[in-house]
Amino acid sequence: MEKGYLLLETGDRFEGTLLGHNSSITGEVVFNTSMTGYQEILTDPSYAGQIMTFCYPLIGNYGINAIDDESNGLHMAGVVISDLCMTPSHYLSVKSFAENLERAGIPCLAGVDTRAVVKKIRQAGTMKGIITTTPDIYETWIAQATLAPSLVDKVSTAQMQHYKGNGPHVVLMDYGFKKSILTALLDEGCSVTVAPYTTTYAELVELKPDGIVFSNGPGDPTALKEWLPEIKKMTETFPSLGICLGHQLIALAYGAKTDKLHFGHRGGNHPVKELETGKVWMTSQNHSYVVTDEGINQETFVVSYRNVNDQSVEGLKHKKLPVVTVQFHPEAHPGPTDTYHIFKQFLHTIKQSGETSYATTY
Ligand SMILES: NC(=O)CC[C@H](N)C(=O)O
Repeated sequence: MEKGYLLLETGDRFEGTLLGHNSSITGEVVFNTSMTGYQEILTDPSYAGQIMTFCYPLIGNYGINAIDDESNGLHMAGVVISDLCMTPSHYLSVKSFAENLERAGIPCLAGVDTRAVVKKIRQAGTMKGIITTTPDIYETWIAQATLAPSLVDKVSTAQMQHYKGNGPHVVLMDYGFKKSILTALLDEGCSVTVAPYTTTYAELVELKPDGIVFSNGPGDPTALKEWLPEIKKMTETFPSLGICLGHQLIALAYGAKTDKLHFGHRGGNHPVKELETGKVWMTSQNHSYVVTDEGINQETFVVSYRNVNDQSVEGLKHKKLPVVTVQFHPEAHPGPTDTYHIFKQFLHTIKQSGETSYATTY
């Protein structure tokens, strides 16, 4: 273990102990306020390219288990934490947080005053940062540092994957899906085909889906603009559910705009109001970008959910087609499962749409 530093674009420097990897890495510095669920956060592909600052001060105390990974790897650029527990205690734990990062070659800066990092990001907004052992590289780093607008290509499946069930056939368009979305669909009895994000409308039709789920994923949704016409045709033909990046892509496909939030929503207790019922749901969130009100075509979509804290758009419902989208994560993991019924409603919509040809091909 050696001394390491988090340097921010603003010139701020935070010192800690570096574990896992000792060459310098650059990423977009974000923070998550969840008190538990660090394993699910580490393995959520939407964090690809980001440096995650955990707000909750004690990380690693219940170890890493064999069931809670949200994907096959760790995709974030680096991790910043306060108090790292090296001696986890839980009957399901198979390795420690530190071992997990070391195996994945992801740097972890521990012993950092994460409250100070979070305050800085809240004031100045999400920004680039570097985890390094040599803080004097700041000037050269800042002159060269760039971030990829999207890493969907790195986290989407290369091949179709098929999962058999007895219910409707749902295609999960994979922009970096969380395993819990797939699990929710399988638990509802669906046959699921996980499809690469490059799947065209024509290829999708060949799969004879009963419905489509557009997944979460990393980066700026506008980086995928070449796929928007395909996405629009898909949603015009099949019942569709968009989750997080999937929500943003569907909105963009219908001419809406996205903007970047000052410091994003990441955590397990984001209140969201369902406008039709007035109910407030507690949601799990992880996003930087947001669909703006101005670009939404009021004749086509209604805003179905709004964030209670900042009033931002949290969901859309097409006025004529069975297309619903949510900015938050109904699959939870980590965070509350309070909005899981969105999957059940989607299945209900599919069944009602009359397009069903269950247990057809897969
Ligand atoms: N979890 C997600 O799908 C994130 C969507 C998008 N990358 C954002 O940051 O807004």
